Amino acid sequence: MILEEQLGGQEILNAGVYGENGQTSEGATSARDASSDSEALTDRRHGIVLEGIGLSYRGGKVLKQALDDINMKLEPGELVVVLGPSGCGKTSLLNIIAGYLRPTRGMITINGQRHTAPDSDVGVVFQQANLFPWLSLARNIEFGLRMKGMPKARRKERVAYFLEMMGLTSSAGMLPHQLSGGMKQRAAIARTLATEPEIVLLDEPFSALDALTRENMQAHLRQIWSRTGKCMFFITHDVDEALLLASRLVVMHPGPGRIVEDFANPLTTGDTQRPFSEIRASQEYTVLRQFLVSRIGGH
Ligand SMILES: Nc1ncnc2c1ncn2[C@@H]1O[C@H](COP(=O)(O)OP(=O)(O)OP(=O)(O)O)[C@@H](O)[C@H]1O
Repeated sequence: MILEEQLGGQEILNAGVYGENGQTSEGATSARDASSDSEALTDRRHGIVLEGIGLSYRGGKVLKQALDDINMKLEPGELVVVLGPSGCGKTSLLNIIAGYLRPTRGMITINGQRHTAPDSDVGVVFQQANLFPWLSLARNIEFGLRMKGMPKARRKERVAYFLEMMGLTSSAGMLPHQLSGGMKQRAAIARTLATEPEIVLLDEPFSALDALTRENMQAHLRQIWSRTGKCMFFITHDVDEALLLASRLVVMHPGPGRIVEDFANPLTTGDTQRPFSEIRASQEYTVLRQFLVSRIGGH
């Protein structure tokens, strides 16, 4: 039975599917037809467009193909969650979007400009917060703004704004070692958002946190996302985290890394602030969870 039927005919998969061999995969029904998908994808004027991205790593004389023909468009206001088994190329793809790695094939554009190296259009949040240990929390958030040459008064204003957004105002003067894991990660997200990137890449940002802090951080991230309207590209191994947060779900398979599912998350469509408890209690959650688990495992 295809996923659409499992969910009672609801129109669920409408973000455009760029699956294996360009086909929609079993269970994926795109609301757009193939031609409008490809037109949207080749409109490079807005958003982040990845076209034909391939990557091979060289190990001595051997080339290992890590990514093959990745095509996707990332738009403002999307929270794209990428799932897939270990080694399917999630981090490689993130590193390419960050500009840390040059793809072997294909290209990325951001609002029509070729993107080939790290720049302020792209912010990255890692698993570990990597704050400067000698700087206070506020100074850590301010750091990137100083580097950009922003005048002091504006820096102060912006830091205060993001401290408030993250619920960190009362901890502004503390050093990283005085903060909990969740506070450090909130500071890292604030530091990234403060520089106003077009896209924020998050590589398993909550995987080092305990379960309760992790759930708090998920709720926090969702609020920040809807408040800032940023495009976020979020990697996780956690299917539940993906289902609660994503506006769009992407599944990758290895050998070589490629996208096999790419669809709007029906659990959050129309209500991005739907309570987690309500999402978890819905029948669609169970069905979609099973579907994702089978798609991640079935390669
Ligand atoms: N620097 C490198 N040199 C050679 N091969 C690499 C390198 N980095 C990654 N690879 C290979 O590329 C493939 C994709 O790796 P990548 O880390 O992007 O996958 P991933 O999906 O992020 O994995 P995980 O979920 O375990 O973090 C893997 O087969 C990996 O072994």
